[in-house]
Amino acid sequence: MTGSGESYPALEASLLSDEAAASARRKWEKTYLDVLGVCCSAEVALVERLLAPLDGVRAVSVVVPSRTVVVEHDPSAVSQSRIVKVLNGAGLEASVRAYGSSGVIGRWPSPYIVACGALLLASSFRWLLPPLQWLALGAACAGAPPMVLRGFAAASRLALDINILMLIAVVGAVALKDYTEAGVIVFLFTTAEWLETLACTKASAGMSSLMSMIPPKAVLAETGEVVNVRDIDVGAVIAVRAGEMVPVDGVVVDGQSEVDERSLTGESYPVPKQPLSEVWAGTLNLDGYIAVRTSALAENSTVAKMERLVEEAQQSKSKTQRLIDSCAKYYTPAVVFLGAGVALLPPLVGARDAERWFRLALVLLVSACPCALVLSTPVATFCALLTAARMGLLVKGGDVLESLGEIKAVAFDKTGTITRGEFTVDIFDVVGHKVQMSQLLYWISSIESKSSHPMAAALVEYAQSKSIEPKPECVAEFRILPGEGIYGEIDGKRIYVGNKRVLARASSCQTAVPERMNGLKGVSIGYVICDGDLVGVFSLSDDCRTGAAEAIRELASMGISSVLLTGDSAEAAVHAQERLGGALEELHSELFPEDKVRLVSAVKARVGPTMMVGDGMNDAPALAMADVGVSMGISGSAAAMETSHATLMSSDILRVPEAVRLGRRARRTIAVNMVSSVAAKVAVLALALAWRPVLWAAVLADVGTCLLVVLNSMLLLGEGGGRRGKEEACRATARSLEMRRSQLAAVSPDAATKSVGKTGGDASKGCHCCHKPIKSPEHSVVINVRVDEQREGPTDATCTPAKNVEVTGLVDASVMPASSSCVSGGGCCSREKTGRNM
Ligand SMILES: Nc1ncnc2c1ncn2[C@@H]1O[C@H](COP(=O)(O)OP(=O)(O)OP(=O)(O)O)[C@@H](O)[C@H]1O
Ligand SMILES: [Mg+2]
Ligand SMILES: [Zn+2]
Repeated sequence: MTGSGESYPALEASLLSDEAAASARRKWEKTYLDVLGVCCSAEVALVERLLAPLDGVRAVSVVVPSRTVVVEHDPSAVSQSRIVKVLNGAGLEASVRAYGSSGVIGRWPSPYIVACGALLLASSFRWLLPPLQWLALGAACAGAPPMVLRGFAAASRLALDINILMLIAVVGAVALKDYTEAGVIVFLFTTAEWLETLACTKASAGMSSLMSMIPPKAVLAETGEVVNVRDIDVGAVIAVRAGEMVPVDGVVVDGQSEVDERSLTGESYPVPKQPLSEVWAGTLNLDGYIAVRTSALAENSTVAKMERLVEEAQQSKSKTQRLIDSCAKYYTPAVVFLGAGVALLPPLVGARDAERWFRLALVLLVSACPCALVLSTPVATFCALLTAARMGLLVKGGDVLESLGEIKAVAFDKTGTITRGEFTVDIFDVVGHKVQMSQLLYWISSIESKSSHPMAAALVEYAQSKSIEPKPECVAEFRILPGEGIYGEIDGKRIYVGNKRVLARASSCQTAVPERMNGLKGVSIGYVICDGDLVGVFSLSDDCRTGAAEAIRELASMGISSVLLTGDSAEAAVHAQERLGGALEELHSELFPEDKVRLVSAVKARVGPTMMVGDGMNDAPALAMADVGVSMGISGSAAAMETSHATLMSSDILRVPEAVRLGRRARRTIAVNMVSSVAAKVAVLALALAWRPVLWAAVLADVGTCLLVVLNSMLLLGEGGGRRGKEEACRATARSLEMRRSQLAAVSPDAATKSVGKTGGDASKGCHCCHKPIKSPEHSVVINVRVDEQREGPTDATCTPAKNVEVTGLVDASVMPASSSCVSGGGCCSREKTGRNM
């Protein structure tokens, strides 16, 4: 603006900059309103049209199923009460939701409904006193005002909504002098709306429990000053006492505690935290004081992103919903014309029973209301999304949810997904006499501390355990070689760390790999090359996650096949398969990121809709390729989280089959909703044609199916965590105990048994709820792997053809990536096959 200032008259320029400054000065706040008058998607546009033009309103979003309107506004320009007033002016029954309250709990019927019901009841005594029949007309009038208000608001923007259709029916009934029917229609309609609102309470409660997790205030550790969380900068240190929620994402800098991360991961067990541990906003600090250095602004915290996703997911319409919407657009006007035709044409051509035709037209009009059909998808989707969020699965939209239910195959990444991604260094050897151990460890740990690969953490830790501190600032150049390893320059040396591909690429002369590195089972072997010479080798091992075998078996029982895609060696893949008891159907190893993409699309073509579960940077393209890409863990790679369609906040892999089951349930619920809402209309029309048109039955069918659709969708809220049987709960306990022990063991080995004993009973004595011994299935495995021996080549380090490992059947040759199947006749060298130029 400053550059073009001269071309504007001075006054205008200053006005403009004032305006810009004003908008920058504005403090945006979000207000959540319960708006009971939002019943169909039809009202969404109305709400937006009412609020958007107000000065100081930045964004409006409407969440139909929970009847929530979220307004982002500047309270100094437009107050909450002003917004409420505007909405109520259109009869939308809005009120501000108090912070942390759960919405519309325990709401009584409105005075309109009560008056309507009482008058209708009194009018039923007209057989005693005939003038009482006029009370039915009074009942219709008493109950109608909210309908009239909303009907007018809709009509003024030329929309035909349910309120208008119902009013036509009421007026029609009055015209036929059938006052009781008019009263009954109003009473049924308003009561059903009220019941629907009550039913939605649970959904709103779930939604606000998701949104009110972050405390509004935080305490600065240094000064003890209480500040608004919105005003906390990145890098500030805040104090979180026992029993308090963590207000912002960050890293612990002082103190020790246990934190319940249930709100994010869906799993309720204490996670130990000490300096350098990450903590997340919305999690509960159970017992101890911690000081946290914030790593994000409050609005960018993980839980805030989660909240935004659920809100957005509501607005991004799913496939089925779009179909319904586009139909409804033609369907409603078509039926209005049809209704007019039915009412007018027969009398015109001389049919005798004009009143019957008029009634039939009214029945047709009322039945034309597609509101149950329109509600069938969004309410079910919303409930399923909420359930998913509560179990720690963040689904980015209704589309994804529907695809989840269609999954036929799941591709798992190995490191960090099937396995824990917590490597331990088993062997670390210096090769040759060029460098000393301490020198080598210093180089490697410095370079690796720039990498986020799970192996890097293990190597850095190993160096630290030998009292060597990494100095990442001394690394001059750093590069990640996807699927191979890393490259870095330190002290003027050019150093490669990685698998045998790196060895093939970087070493100039063939140095013999130490004897003891050959024939190691189930480990990943790494090489260190300094200026073309092999100077170090190491081996790393990683354990399978608890529940991995169970999850894969559960998927199999649902008719879903699982395959493994890994960038790691074939030996490591086979080892994982052994640990899983041969549960995987196919193994593919030594893959580059692009190979994973190709394999996912091949599985898609061969088996059907495919899910990819992964955590690493090398998984991101494959996650995007899959029908549903699921990234694992809050601490997984950011790239994976970005490109995935869903994120599993916890590391509990058993949530994968649970998610598929939820997707299937959601699909079934939507189908039932749609069929029943159409069937009800068909039944009423058939009744009208075959017997006689009963107006109140048509209204009952309409509002009744609306209510039914809502209630049926609500059943999805009970899915997931809540419906676990005792055995399942037991397994979950065992699982969390074991997870906890491994976390503790990482901190201090003897703390592990002590602390687990404190909260859950000693693991060695068995699960505290059923006293059965705890065992993880992976540790008692049946080995059932067929390795294609003929394809195995010679195994010296510089020429190591990959074994083509097949577990069930052979994969189509076109599917196998060239780099991973090195069919050896003996003269094959991995260098020829994989030595790519960067
Ligand atoms: N930072 C690193 N340090 C040492 N070796 C590495 C590093 N990054 C990658 N590698 C080597 O490259 C191989 C392939 O890495 P990549 O990230 O593609 O797969 P991965 O994460 O190990 O396995 P998965 O695909 O199952 O997650 C690893 O198995 C490892 O041998
Ligand atoms: Mg990985
Ligand atoms: Zn309806």
